[in-house]
Amino acid sequence: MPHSLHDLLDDVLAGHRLTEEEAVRLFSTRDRDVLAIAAAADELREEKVGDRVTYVRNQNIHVTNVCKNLCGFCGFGRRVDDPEAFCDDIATVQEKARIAVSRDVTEICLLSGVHPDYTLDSYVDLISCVREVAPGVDIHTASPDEIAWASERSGVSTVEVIERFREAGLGTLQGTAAEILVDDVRQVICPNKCDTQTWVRIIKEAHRMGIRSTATIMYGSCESEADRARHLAILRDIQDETGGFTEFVPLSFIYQKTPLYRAGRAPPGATGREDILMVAVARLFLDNFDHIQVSWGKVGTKMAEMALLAGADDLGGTMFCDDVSVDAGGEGADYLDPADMQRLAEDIGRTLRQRTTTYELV
Ligand SMILES: C[S@@+](CC[C@H](N)C(=O)[O-])C[C@H]1O[C@@H](n2cnc3c(N)ncnc32)[C@H](O)[C@@H]1O
Ligand SMILES: Nc1c(NC[C@H](O)[C@H](O)[C@H](O)CO)[nH]c(=O)[nH]c1=O
Ligand SMILES: N[C@@H](Cc1ccc(O)cc1)C(=O)O
Ligand code: SF4
Repeated sequence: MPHSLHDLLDDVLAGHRLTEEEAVRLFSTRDRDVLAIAAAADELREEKVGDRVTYVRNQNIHVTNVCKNLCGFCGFGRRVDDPEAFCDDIATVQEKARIAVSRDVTEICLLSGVHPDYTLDSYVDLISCVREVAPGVDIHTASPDEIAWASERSGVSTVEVIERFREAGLGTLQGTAAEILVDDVRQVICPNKCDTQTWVRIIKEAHRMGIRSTATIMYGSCESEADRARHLAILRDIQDETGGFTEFVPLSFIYQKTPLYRAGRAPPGATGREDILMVAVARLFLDNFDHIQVSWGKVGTKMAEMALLAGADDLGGTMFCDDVSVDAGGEGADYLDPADMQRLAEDIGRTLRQRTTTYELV
């Protein structure tokens, strides 16, 4: 190695842009150097965004769990004839949205399976019906994979799909369905989803149209450290070009009730070391992102607090309901009261602030 780890971290703090190879080296750390990486990331976080810990007051609405993709890491998606399958009608979705409004949310996250019967119009109707009862709330929905599906089903371009979604009331796009942006891995964990190139193209189209999105990674299943580094490099390149990502959201694989784990094709999720390194390396590598989120629903609140000391500055949302985590075997993933978030932040000398989806303080 040309550098000691400490020299490398000093270089990053002085503005050196990490290479993919260097990211692999950081992800592979196994001893107390993990803590040095976390400390460097925490320093960078402090320089970049100060001592605020943010969260968004949001609510998930799951419209349907029927899904054509049935990804191996997912415990939520169901076949249409599964006894546990559900598909809400418009009135039910509006009722859920009214409840969200009564909870003073600034964001509604429409988060569902990719129903094989959905067309462009189905998505437009869903977004419009929420818009009707929740004006002023950011409708955060649709991954690039869902845009690709609407486009395929209705024979219009993906740009046109995004435009129709915007007219219907879409605020921001979900940077989900990213999983691991390496096609060999996608072939194993989500073979029915759009490929890497399509995901990248659609995200860039949205950003160029002025629609911002999150950026996610779903890690801890079958990918290698090199795959994680590749994924980060793809996101950093997109951000250089568009500046459209609001934040990076690592999603730690909840494994218990998933087909991949049950078939012995994935380990029981990421370790604590890997959870901390994902946040820390992301903070150090993604020099063009302001915000790194830790998802309390995926890693638990105690681990989330430690991630806030390792480069993260955002706790994600209140959510109120998270069937994706619960159905995969996650515990305590539904709702986190801001008072509990406050306790986490205060415990490490930081200040909790509510934000909107695009990080304006409320
Ligand atoms: C459940 S899907 C819903 C939206 C849409 N169907 C999609 O795939 O983007 C949203 C994201 O949840 C994440 N996810 C699904 N199952 C998970 C699990 N068991 N553990 C962690 N994250 C998971 C994946 O990253 C996925 O892209
Ligand atoms: N909806 C879920 C999220 N969303 C991420 C944040 O809550 C928020 O929507 C985003 O930061 C944009 O403001 N994260 C999860 O881990 N699980 C969800 O179900
Ligand atoms: N859908 C993801 C979480 C998520 C949703 C929207 C986002 O923008 C980012 C992350 C999950 O349940 O695991
Ligand atoms: S992750 Fe999304 S696309 Fe994949 S099975 Fe689950 S709901 Fe469907």
